[in-house]
Amino acid sequence: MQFRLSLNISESTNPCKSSSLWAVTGDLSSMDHLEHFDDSRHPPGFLLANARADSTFEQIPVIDFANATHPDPVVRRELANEIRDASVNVGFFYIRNHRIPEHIISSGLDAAKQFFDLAENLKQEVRELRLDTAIHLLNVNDIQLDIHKSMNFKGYTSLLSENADPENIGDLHEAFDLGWEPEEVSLSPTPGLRDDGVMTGQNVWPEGLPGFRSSVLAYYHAIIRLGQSLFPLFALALDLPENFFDDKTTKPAAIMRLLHYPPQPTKPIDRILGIGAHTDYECFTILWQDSVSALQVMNADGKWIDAVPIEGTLVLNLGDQFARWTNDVFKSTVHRVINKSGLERYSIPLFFGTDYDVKLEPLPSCVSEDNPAKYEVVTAGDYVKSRLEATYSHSKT
Ligand SMILES: O=C(O)CCC(=O)C(=O)O
Ligand SMILES: [Fe+2]
Repeated sequence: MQFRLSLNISESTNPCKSSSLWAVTGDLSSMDHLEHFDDSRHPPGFLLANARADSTFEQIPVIDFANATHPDPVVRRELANEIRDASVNVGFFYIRNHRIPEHIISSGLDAAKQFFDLAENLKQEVRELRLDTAIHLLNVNDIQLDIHKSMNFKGYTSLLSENADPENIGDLHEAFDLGWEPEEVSLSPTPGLRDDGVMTGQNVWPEGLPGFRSSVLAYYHAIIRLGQSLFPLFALALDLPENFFDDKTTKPAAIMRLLHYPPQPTKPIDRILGIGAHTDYECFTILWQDSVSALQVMNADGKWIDAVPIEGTLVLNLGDQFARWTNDVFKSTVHRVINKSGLERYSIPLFFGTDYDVKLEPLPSCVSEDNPAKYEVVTAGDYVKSRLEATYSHSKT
């Protein structure tokens, strides 16, 4: 559908400050054709004034994204306001009407289940060990896909070989991690590896699983497209021009994980959870979770709030890159997984950051004399790499 829509600039409420809105031309399915107009809604310091001090949320909001690419900028801004509220107060929200086709999700999930069945021999070895001592015996991990053998954290992580919370012993999940590569399997591996600085490296793929790579990449790219469409909304939510992140997200710096959580043993073992309490490292995470409720989010009172699965939704949470951009105005909320259901649980998070060479610098609207910059400036790549190294260091042989 072709259209052109212009915005009446006189709706600006603050002539002193130049922020931006956009007029849209072209195809509704894409945000590529946004044109720049001047507009401003909020006075300087607005974001700081709204910084979360003590967020004791009891529920995670559900936000409807049906209007995510609506031609009317006022409608997009309304959605951005909801995103701002959730980002400042909770750090988590559900995405309704995400438009990822069901068959892409289900074939991605089927591929994950097939893969984790393949790794059954390895898991058996880990399971036969006492879980609390298994951590010392992780050299059973001797397979080509082992994430520890990858230069850049791609491949398989067995039970207990990751440890998100340094206070814990290891995490009771297994995972398969991949990063960006073209969706067309015929174009992969890329002719000449994409330069991702310290994070440069190739995916590793299991053999003997026909269709695995294409199903996983189809889901990966569907979520990448969704993630790219969210950056303009986050920019609006931050009172920035809608295209603020465009030149910072030119080559999706996005790691995706297929995750499998076996049930927590009936006799709980101290310091072994599905995934220990942690924050994510990138700008935001888009998570698909199955119907097994196990994800919990911590509010400011230290109370764990269940992120119960809601059919047809994805969960989005902010990560530490956004916390750094916003000097903690958008907080990256602590979360964990405990699978007490007695059932197997599967989930697929995709961690979406800026390009790895982009510096994580606090936005001027989030820094003041009373609220100076809290974090040293680092590039996204150095930051993500150092966090991943810490996560896997305890099981490196
Ligand atoms: O599996 C989940 O629900 C959450 C996973 C998670 O928090 C992570 O991988 O960072
Ligand atoms: Fe997480």
